[in-house]
Amino acid sequence: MRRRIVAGNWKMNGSKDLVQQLVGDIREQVSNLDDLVRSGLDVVIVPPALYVDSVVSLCGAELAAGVQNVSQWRSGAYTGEVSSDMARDLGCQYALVGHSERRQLFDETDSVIALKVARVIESGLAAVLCVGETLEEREAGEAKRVVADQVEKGLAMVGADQWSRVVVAYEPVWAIGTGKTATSEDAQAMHAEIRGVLERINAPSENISVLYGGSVKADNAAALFAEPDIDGGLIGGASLKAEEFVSICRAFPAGA
Ligand SMILES: O=C[C@H](O)COP(=O)(O)O
Repeated sequence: MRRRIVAGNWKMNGSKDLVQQLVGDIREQVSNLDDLVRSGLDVVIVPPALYVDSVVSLCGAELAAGVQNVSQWRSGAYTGEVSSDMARDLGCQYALVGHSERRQLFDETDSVIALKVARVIESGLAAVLCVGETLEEREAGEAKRVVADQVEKGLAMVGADQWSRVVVAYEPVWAIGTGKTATSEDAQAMHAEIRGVLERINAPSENISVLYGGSVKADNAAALFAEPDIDGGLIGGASLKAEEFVSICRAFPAGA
């Protein structure tokens, strides 16, 4: 059975005070979701790298932590970079790779992203490969091709025995931080497509969690999570409010 995952990507937001307050509140509220967590829900906090250590120390057994980005190199003279081994050393279990903000603002290419996925897996973390089309690509009827290409190229270096450390997050770029969410039907169609690509590249597609991201909120999460191929969410803005974030965690269909 696939794991369900709700990950809160704080992006470049936060402070020491916010870490204490927000992680404390989320942890307290998530401890009431015992049944969900026991049935295979990972609630993941993904703060800026400077706060990972403090976040991990506050996570307890209820929460996991991740990093927003790692270097494609193992170690060495790469000023300003953070390695996947360091993330692992601090207690992270997840690393985002290829978020659209990294692709667009920091020129990350599919080949760099593939190297990062390989590094993350090698360090023993789960790589959350982020993929998604821009509005222009969607309007040009290119969405499926673009996303399939990103999935295939981003996962090109994953070994046959490493698929348990792969998660894919579909985040249409036009839905990120805009308040526009893909309809649950459109998101489901793309997730099914992604599962098809995973099959084509000989990945155990039925075991790989595929998350949706892009303006997920407490009031639209239930419709998204009710779809058969949507295994959870990568949450941006709404992950900075404990109550809203935990409501999203609660939005899986009962008994699923
Ligand atoms: O990583 C999270 C996504 O970029 C979604 O962000 P958002 O929920 O603020 O739209």
